[in-house]
Amino acid sequence: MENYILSDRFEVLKRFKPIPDDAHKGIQGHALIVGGSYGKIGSVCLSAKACLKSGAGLVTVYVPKCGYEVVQNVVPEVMVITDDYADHITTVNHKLKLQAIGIGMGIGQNPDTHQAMYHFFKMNVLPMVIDADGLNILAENKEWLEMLPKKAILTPHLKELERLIGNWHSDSDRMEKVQSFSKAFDVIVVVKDAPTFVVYADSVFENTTGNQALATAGSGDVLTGIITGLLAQGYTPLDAAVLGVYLHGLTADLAVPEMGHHAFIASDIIAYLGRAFLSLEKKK
Ligand SMILES: NC(=O)C1=CN([C@@H]2O[C@H](COP(=O)(O)OP(=O)(O)OC[C@H]3O[C@@H](n4cnc5c(N)ncnc54)[C@H](O)[C@@H]3O)[C@@H](O)[C@H]2O)[C@@H](O)CC1
Ligand SMILES: Nc1ncnc2c1ncn2[C@@H]1O[C@H](COP(=O)(O)OP(=O)(O)O)[C@@H](O)[C@H]1O
Ligand SMILES: [Mg+2]
Repeated sequence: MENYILSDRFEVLKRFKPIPDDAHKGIQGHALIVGGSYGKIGSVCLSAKACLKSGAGLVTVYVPKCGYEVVQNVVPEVMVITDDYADHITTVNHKLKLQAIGIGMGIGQNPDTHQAMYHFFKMNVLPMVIDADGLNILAENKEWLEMLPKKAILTPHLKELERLIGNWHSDSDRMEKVQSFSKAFDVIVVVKDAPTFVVYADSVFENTTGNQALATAGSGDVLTGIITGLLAQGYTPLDAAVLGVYLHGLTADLAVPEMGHHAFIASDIIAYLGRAFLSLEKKK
């Protein structure tokens, strides 16, 4: 492999930036989290909270109307914009000045949502993370991949990856296919597995944190929020992906000695984010 890098503490510290003393929310970046549909508003709450807890200054959430009160109640720190429709997203309409967007978790597969995603991909040049049903919609409409901004970050689990690139017959075949896909569309692919790989063209970063406690609903939604929060703060897409994946896994490594594998849930990833960031700031 041309450029294989192990994402360990040393590698991640080269990319990590502490928040400066004179920071204010206006320079910590404004992120938009777009997703949710009836019954899956929780995915957006998890992403939005993780985005804030990763240091973003402002977070706005775009959800169908049914999500309004849920999000306001669960995450009072975020602002909420709603679609005209009650149970799914039909347009992504806003006038915000943003630094990053995370899109797709819980968004569903309604044909109206497909159209909303088409227009979104056509118009947007901001740094973005695309996850879950956002990826499934792209997989159903592969010609839309051409419209993605350079270095958009795609975060598929293995099933979503298969929908995007087809199946593979070995790990090395999978990696070759992911690298070709990354080069063809100039995107960063976070292959979510155990371990997770961040792939950009010839560069492959193998993550060194995380464990089976992360095998729990919403774990990926939280990762999307973390990476979006880092993007909003001005990290390059590749640094945001590498650092985000490392911190996400680190939360589980820090939590397991205290709570074991079974009881750890996606909200605990968010709860342990502070300790994960702190451990990077400590001199070792
Ligand atoms: N609280 C919520 O609102 C939640 C909403 N979610 C949303 O629900 C929607 C459906 O997502 P799902 O991921 O469940 O559905 P998918 O159909 O994309 O994935 C589920 C399938 O993929 C397989 N799979 C997952 N990870 C795999 C891996 N590493 N290796 C091999 N196979 C793997 C599973 O076994 C299962 O068959 C998404 O929009 C997602 O964001 C989920 O994130 C769960 C929590
Ligand atoms: N056994 C495991 N070891 C390490 N990481 C894991 C393990 N199982 C799951 N994960 C991580 O948890 C996350 C699951 O993401 P995803 O399947 O999208 O969850 P969801 O859609 O429910 O939010 C990924 O980051 C994946 O790498
Ligand atoms: Mg997911």
